[in-house]
Amino acid sequence: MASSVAEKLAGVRVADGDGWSSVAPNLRKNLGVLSSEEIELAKMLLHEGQKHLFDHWPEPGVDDGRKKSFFDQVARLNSSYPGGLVSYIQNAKRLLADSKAGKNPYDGFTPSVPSGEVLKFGDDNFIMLEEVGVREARKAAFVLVAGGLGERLGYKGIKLSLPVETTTGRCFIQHYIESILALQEASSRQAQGQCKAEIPLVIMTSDDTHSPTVDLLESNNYFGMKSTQVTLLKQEKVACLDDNDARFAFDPNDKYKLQTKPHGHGDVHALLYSSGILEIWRTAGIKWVLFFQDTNGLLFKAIPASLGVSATKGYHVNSLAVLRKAKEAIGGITKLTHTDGRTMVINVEYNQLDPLLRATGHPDGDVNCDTGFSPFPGNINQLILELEPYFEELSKTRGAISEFVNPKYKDSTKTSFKSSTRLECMMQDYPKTLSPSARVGFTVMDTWLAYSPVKNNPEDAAKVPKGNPYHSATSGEMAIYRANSLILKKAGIQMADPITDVFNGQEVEVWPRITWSPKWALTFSDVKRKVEAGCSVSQISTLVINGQNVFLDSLSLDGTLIVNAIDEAEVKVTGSVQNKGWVLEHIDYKDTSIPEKTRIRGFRIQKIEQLELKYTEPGNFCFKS
Ligand SMILES: O=c1ccn([C@@H]2O[C@H](COP(=O)(O)OP(=O)(O)O[C@H]3O[C@H](CO)[C@H](O)[C@H](O)[C@H]3O)[C@@H](O)[C@H]2O)c(=O)[nH]1
Repeated sequence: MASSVAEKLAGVRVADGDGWSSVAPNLRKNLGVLSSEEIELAKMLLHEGQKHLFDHWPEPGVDDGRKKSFFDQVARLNSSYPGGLVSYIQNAKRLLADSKAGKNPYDGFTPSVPSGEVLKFGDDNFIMLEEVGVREARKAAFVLVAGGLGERLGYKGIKLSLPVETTTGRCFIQHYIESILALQEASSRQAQGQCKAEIPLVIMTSDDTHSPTVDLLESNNYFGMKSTQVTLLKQEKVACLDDNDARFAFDPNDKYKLQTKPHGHGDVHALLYSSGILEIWRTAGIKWVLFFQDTNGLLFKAIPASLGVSATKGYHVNSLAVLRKAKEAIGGITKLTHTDGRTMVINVEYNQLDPLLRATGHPDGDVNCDTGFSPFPGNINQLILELEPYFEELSKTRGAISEFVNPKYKDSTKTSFKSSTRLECMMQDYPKTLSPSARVGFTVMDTWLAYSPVKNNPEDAAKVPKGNPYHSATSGEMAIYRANSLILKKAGIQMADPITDVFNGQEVEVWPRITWSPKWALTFSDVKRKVEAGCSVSQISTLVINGQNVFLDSLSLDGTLIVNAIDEAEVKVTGSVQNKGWVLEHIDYKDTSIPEKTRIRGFRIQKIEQLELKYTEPGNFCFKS
């Protein structure tokens, strides 16, 4: 029931005992309709210079519901930021002032190339590290950051739903979950006698990705993972800022709503901390937390060895890196030495590396050295943190990560912005607050083995300078075939050389289309155990292995072979398989009669002829053609 004017005025008198609201007369008139919590928030906003938010407020009785929902949003923004909106506004004022003054965040620091662990796929050290990594995996938890819209790719759905490759059509989240389950199995096998591990998976979503992520998981039965193993944490956006005084911007369509934008993947630390999940993991004996991104289909080929590095080196922080091409859109891992003697090894983001180098005596900036690569290893944002020191650090910082602001100014006076801005943060900046005694390292892997993301739309990918990676759906898929072919080649299979072809304006190497489910082989030792001497695969071939105990022995493949076997079926495949196989048909990304998931690759697979083997009963089998 609406309260009377007299009651409202009485409310104002009670709520404004010390006259704090006199600077915002329209808010003052409305105090009677606000709850005590809303009044506290209003006080905080005025104190932090946000009185303009109430200038347009009408008399009590008009839009009261919308006024309340304004405070609902303010309360949400306040609780989701470490230290609340007061901290957000104060941080924003400081960073905006620094930006206006042209202050370089790396002032006083000199960059140099750090040294880290450089691994060579398949050598004895690599094999040993993979073994250690698999053993450690039962004490690991995985955290997938998947709140990004993927604006550069421009794909309409969520990136996790895109196929890693179109031979099997397995999507990214399916591949990730199957890889984690395979690690869980393999690690538990190694630790016989101890109870079976369940490796937890956290997925960070945002308003942009949350519901489609839930739908994808639920409609596919969590791709075989227990639903209780998966936790979704949704990141909130942050308030946009209209000017150098950090005054909040209104949503262009609603004067009772603040405009908000994503705060970046750095939110993952605060969310893990505030959700209490780190505490649960500690109690459960988890030792490692592995962070990864939405579209790197190669990543799990690098996980066992890099986890092995963390365990053997005792790294608190281990960042996975690859050789970086100058100007490639991945940050450079850099040693920064301050004039006061402080040093840190940290990611310098791709847009900051060039200016930092130029400002510190490298007039050519971000360029390749004699090797044809940037001397700075490229950060692929796969971080492995040791849980205990991570938890201790977050207990101090509550997961707050060093932030930055990137306003687009109207002119050189830097007094107004072309459009509103906001603070942002990146998950790889976590080590910035660590003490010098923290054990921070990195591991460099072969790019073909570890990194091939899907980030760029076909048009932009085709414009990438020659020799630099495309990071497109085309290159992402081709990288899977190349890696699998190279691994089998190294294991002794006689593998045909690739041909080059052009899809959607991108020249790529086309290797035989080889894929296997993660449970077939997680490590190079697994592959070597399952591949006997005398096998060969021709260039036009496709090979799909779905099954844990499938062995290739003197197999000669020239066409398409698919092997499906339950875990309890041990299958040896031998002899000569020849058929017309599956071929790649060129298509154009502009052809909207073809589904977007397919046309962004520039090819589709024509399934002409194949041999498909199915083993659904336990036992030992030998197929010889
Ligand atoms: O608010 C956000 C923004 C992004 N993401 C997620 O964070 C990941 C990375 O996002 P982008 O792919 O947009 O990241 P960038 O390409 O800009 O760069 C990041 O990934 C690169 C490697 O792929 C380099 O490591 C680089 O240094 C690092 O900042 C994705 O899984 C994305 O879904 C979120 O969860 N929330």
